[in-house]
Amino acid sequence: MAPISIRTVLISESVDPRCRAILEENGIRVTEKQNMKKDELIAELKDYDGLVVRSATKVTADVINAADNLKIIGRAGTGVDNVDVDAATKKGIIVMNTPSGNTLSAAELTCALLMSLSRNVPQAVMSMKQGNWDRKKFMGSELYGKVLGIVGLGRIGKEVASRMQSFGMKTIGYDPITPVEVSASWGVEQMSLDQLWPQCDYITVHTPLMPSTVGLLNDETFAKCKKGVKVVNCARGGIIDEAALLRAVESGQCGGAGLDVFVEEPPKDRNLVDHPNVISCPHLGASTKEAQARCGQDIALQIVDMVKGKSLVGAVNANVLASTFSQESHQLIKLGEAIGAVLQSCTASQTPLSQVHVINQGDCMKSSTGYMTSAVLVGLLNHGSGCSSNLINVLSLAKESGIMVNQTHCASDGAAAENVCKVEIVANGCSYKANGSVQCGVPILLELSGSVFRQPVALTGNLLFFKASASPQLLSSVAGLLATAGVEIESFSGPSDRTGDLWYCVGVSSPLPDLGALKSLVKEAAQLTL
Ligand SMILES: NC(=O)C1=CN([C@@H]2O[C@H](COP(=O)(O)OP(=O)(O)OC[C@H]3O[C@@H](n4cnc5c(N)ncnc54)[C@H](O)[C@@H]3O)[C@@H](O)[C@H]2O)C=CC1
Ligand SMILES: O=C(O)C(=O)COP(=O)(O)O
Repeated sequence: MAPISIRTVLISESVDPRCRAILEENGIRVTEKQNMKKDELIAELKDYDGLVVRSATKVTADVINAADNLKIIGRAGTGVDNVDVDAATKKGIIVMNTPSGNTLSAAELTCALLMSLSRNVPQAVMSMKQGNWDRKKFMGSELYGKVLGIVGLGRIGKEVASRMQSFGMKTIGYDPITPVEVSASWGVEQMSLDQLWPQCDYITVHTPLMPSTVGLLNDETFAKCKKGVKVVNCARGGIIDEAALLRAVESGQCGGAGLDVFVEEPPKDRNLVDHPNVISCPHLGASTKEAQARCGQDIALQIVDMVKGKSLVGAVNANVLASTFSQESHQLIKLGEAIGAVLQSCTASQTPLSQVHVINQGDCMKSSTGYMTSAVLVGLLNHGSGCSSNLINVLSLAKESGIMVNQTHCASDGAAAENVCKVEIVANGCSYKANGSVQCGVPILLELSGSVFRQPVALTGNLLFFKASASPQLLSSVAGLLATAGVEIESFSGPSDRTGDLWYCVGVSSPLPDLGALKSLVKEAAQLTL
């Protein structure tokens, strides 16, 4: 993939100073501006290639759509629910996070809340500060021997499990993705949520916030829990339904809650925060020096590595790009884009484009199948159209335009070129094909809609394609017309077959000023610069 140029970055929250320092050491200009309202952020962001946020900046679709220069949104942390990732993807903007930098801190705060719930530590502290000495009121219970249900057995869930096991807790859990044997290897027995709820003395949630996790704990599931169950949410507000939680603590069905996160932050409705059995923090899970140093440093290094074309780490919406950071993939992407551009030029009058099928042939093309399709689409959609799709958004743009996209991989057929990208498109109901490969680092076209070139076309520079039936005068007539227009011929590729209307390609010193001049000599003509 072409290196992404990031010259300016706006940091809109309190991010560790290492982030700014690393970006600046690598020639990126950085501005830090916090607590901006939405309109201010929109106005400010116009000038930046990159934005670095934590959880407070709401990077909504309006913000993204107004940010015409933005190429990357870096999240110094884990959750990206404050970023409209779909809107960013559609706009071709990479969203990147640093998911492991704050794992330990979030896990430790979770454990602190579990321990505080078991011994009423915060309530006892408050009481002491009010001058009291109440040893009865704050009677607690041991964690030893109790059952902890962990919903979400990812990075943080796992760390919470091992820490709480050291207190003698039995850890059970549920996760739709983490395999049962994996969590068993760190001491968590997995089961369905219906089996889990009634067994737990404590429940802690560690999932992302998404439709399937909104309100995981609600009136119905609280009713399935042991009376007096204590719950912790150090993940995202809303995973435990706040209204249901309030009802459960009021009725005693829930014996206490430890909350670090809220649906609205800071929460305007203070009923939960003010309840005596609820202890809470202002989203402090990642607020440690260590976590902030890691996240600030990681996001800056990830951005710098991407700009330098070294690697793409932490992209949440552009995984296909992670495999595009090698010389070989740069060449294949150029090939895909060039084949797409050739097909677009040679079928420009044929609209609408309704189908694209990319067949990657040969062993070396196996790992490139994902991005080759996007590269071909970029060539097809961008060329001569003013559209500026990229590898990140082109699939969704194609889908929006109603183009059916297919990709397959097949083994080499033993022909001279082992690794071939074959593209078939349907435009205006007619089918067109182009096959290409990379030879000595240069993308080449082997075949165009039935014309197998005797000399492959090097897909670079100014190319003039024309379709005509072979005749002894054809080439001299075309050469004469080009000479009259002051255009020099630099290369020539003709079809190996001689029957019927076939495609020819001439590499020229400059585009022909009037393509119409060829009309009397050929059936179709197209030119492009690659
Ligand atoms: N309070 C804070 O300051 C912090 C909060 N977080 C939040 O903690 C949460 C967990 O973070 P990580 O462990 O790093 O994420 P992770 O991606 O490593 O783990 C999440 C796990 O949830 C599982 N999951 C998805 N849907 C599920 C469902 N319906 N039921 C049960 N499990 C489900 C996934 O399979 C995955 O294993 C995230 O929401 C993150 O934003 C993370 C860091 C700091
Ligand atoms: O990383 C996460 O998911 C967090 O919730 C931490 O948020 P923060 O960076 O402290 O605003």
